[in-house]
Amino acid sequence: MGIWIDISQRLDENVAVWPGDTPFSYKVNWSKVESGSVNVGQINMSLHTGTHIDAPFHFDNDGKRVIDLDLDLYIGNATVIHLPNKTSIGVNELSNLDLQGVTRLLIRTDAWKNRSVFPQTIPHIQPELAAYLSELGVRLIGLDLPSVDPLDSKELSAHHELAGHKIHILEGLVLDEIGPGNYELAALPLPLVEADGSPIRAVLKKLP
Ligand SMILES: N[C@@H](CC(=O)c1ccccc1NC=O)C(=O)O
Ligand SMILES: [Zn+2]
Ligand SMILES: [Zn+2]
Repeated sequence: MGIWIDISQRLDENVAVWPGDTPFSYKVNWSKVESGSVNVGQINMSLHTGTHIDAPFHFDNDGKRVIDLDLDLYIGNATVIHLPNKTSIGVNELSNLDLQGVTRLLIRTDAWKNRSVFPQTIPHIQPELAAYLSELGVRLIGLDLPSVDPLDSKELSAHHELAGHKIHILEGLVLDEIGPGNYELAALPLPLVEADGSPIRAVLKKLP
């Protein structure tokens, strides 16, 4: 029997945030002394911090919110592939891999080395990859990066093309120790009704 491997970033004040975005904070807002019985904490964070999902509303005002997302996307078999040293990821980079029937595809790029600092540049997903992945049956793509688009992109072409092909997005995974292969994935968003994204606790278990 396999064990669950945590592929989530830890959430504390060292977690990197998008430049200019809300820093992560946790505090005991009502202490045991004050309340007489319990510590009651409070967190303040951007929903695009650490390991998280994007809801389509993040980049489309008419897009689905977190509560509308199908939970099936985030639990089930996933395939991990390793694509280090790429400037971008497109059909060419995947053409020698057999991905037929893969529903959830996790890409380990190793490009975000120091996770307490936001990266300067990242390999991005070429928008054309969306159509190719959807033909294969992919419904969820996950990366060890803070975005699927170039960090300075305002158009967010990869986000839009993926959404247009019904492929959902998981960002900020920690795949440093994960070899290529087939796994069971659980990475559920919180039941945030209006939100554009959600932190997740993502875990993998190797399939035999
Ligand atoms: N699209 C990014 C997030 C993003 O663009 C962003 C996140 C927080 C604060 C500002 C952002 N973009 C600003 O141009 C993502 O994929 O999560
Ligand atoms: Zn995001
Ligand atoms: Zn995103």
